[in-house]
Amino acid sequence: MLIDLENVNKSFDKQKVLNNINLTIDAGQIIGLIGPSGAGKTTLIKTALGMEKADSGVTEVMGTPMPNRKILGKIGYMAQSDALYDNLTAKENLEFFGQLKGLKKQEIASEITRVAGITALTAHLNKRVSLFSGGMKRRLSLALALLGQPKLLVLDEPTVGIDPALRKTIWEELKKLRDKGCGILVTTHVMDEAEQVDQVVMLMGTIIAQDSPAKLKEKYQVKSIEEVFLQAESEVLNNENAGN
Ligand SMILES: Nc1ncnc2c1ncn2[C@@H]1O[C@H](COP(=O)(O)OP(=O)(O)OP(=O)(O)O)[C@@H](O)[C@H]1O
Repeated sequence: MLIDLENVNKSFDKQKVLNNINLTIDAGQIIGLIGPSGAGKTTLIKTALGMEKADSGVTEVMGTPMPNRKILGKIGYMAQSDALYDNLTAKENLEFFGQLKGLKKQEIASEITRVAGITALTAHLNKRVSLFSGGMKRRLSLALALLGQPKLLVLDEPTVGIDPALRKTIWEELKKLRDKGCGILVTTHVMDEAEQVDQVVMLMGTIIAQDSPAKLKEKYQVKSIEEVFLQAESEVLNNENAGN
């Protein structure tokens, strides 16, 4: 098991953000986390990785309770905000990160070629990040997460600000990595992307629905994940209004 969350609860002050979350991520699986803004997606990711401390419950990655620095080094994590060195070039950012990850010099060179290809940054490697557009920064953040071929990828909105054509290439790559045994947890607002995952997890503080896109559509008798989402969301809101 790559990620194991059991009965995880997390509040900020008096606001309960994660309510009894149970979720596992295995090798060879893409899990898509969707939910309205403020649903707790980023908090779930950060809690799973030990960047936020759960109030209660089990948070393990690769069988190890988090936080754990060594395990963090084995994860390809892409945060929602880009953590890049603006004064360095893209290549220098990648080299620095590769060293942090403990990759060998030769390996770093070949990995940079590989991840720059996937994220269409090959022609921009020697450009300073301060000159990058928002979308290019997202792509570089993704390239950093892919460096060293980690067994677990955790990607928080990886395709925001990325053109449709490249978005498609990136999803093809994620599927290839999945087929090679990588486990991927990805958040998205794009329903078309949610159609492509192995399991959709709909979050609204609690997990309100979880299954393959096909099974969810069958269960809700609709044609798209977007409709599943709208129905599941309105059921929750109706229940809340009814005081349940
Ligand atoms: N460090 C924090 N301190 C206080 N409140 C926080 C903190 N981090 C998140 N929250 C609150 O927790 C709730 C969930 O936030 P979170 O970022 O996890 O949502 P999200 O589903 O990722 O949203 P989005 O789709 O907009 O990124 C929000 O109400 C947010 O204001």
